[in-house]
Amino acid sequence: RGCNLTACSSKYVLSQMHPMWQGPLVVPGGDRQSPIDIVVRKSIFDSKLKPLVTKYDPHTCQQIWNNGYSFLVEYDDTTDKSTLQGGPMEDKFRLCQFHFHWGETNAWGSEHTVDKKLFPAELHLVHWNSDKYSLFEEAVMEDNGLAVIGVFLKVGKRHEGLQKLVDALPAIRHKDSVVEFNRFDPGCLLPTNTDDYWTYHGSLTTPPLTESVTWLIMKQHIEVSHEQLAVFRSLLFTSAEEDMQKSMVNNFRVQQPLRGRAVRSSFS
Ligand SMILES: CCCCCCc1ccc(S(N)(=O)=O)cc1
Ligand SMILES: [Zn+2]
Repeated sequence: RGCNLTACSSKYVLSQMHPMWQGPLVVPGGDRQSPIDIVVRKSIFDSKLKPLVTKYDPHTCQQIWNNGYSFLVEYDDTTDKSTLQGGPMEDKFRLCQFHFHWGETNAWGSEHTVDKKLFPAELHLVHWNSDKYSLFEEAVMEDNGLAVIGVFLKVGKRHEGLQKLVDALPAIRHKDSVVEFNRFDPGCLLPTNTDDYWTYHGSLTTPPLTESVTWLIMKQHIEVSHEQLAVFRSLLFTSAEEDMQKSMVNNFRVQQPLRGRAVRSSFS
């Protein structure tokens, strides 16, 4: 159980950054698509934005698997054991999974950008509104259904907490491979400062691209080593049966129009 990152296969279109998600450039009626560029000087400080409160129970960690688009760590979301509240949200949200997006080089890979600055990778911690809905699959269709924390990764010192994850990746090299994974605290992947963030109303960045996400983009990044990122790139988009092995890189979507949306900041 737990939710997963599914998506219809989309043509792999080469472009200057080979982003994975060409997909429909504009979703019919889509005026709150993600990701976006965060223009810092246009973001609006909102003093009513509260600090984020995350309570993650490492024992609710279930499995890590390669779904052919990213690798994701899934959590048991049948109870309110690992939750997110505070921030702009009125309700309590349950963690169901986290995953990453990254590039083939350290020059790009993130989905969101800050004043057009690209990061080599971006972590997404996916939560759904358990006060209002009873299943992730239900919440994913509602405009206040999901809350995703985005954390930028920069290349620098090795991230000790991430290493347990990195060590499990060779076992899930191919699409649809799964390995049991327990006792992982996703809190160790958050930056030390989670009080400073930008927030806006957006969408999933992979199909079904539903406009159900309150995005919470951390201002502070985390550091991982070049070697740790290289292991991400050793994953494959393809399953063991396929003869053409394609390395899992550039699994990010192109940036989407802001369409007049406000991006608020919790800090001035
Ligand atoms: C009913 C099945 C829907 C599965 C959609 C799973 C999904 C979760 C998070 C993200 S992301 N990259 O916006 O965090 C994309 C897709
Ligand atoms: Zn994502």
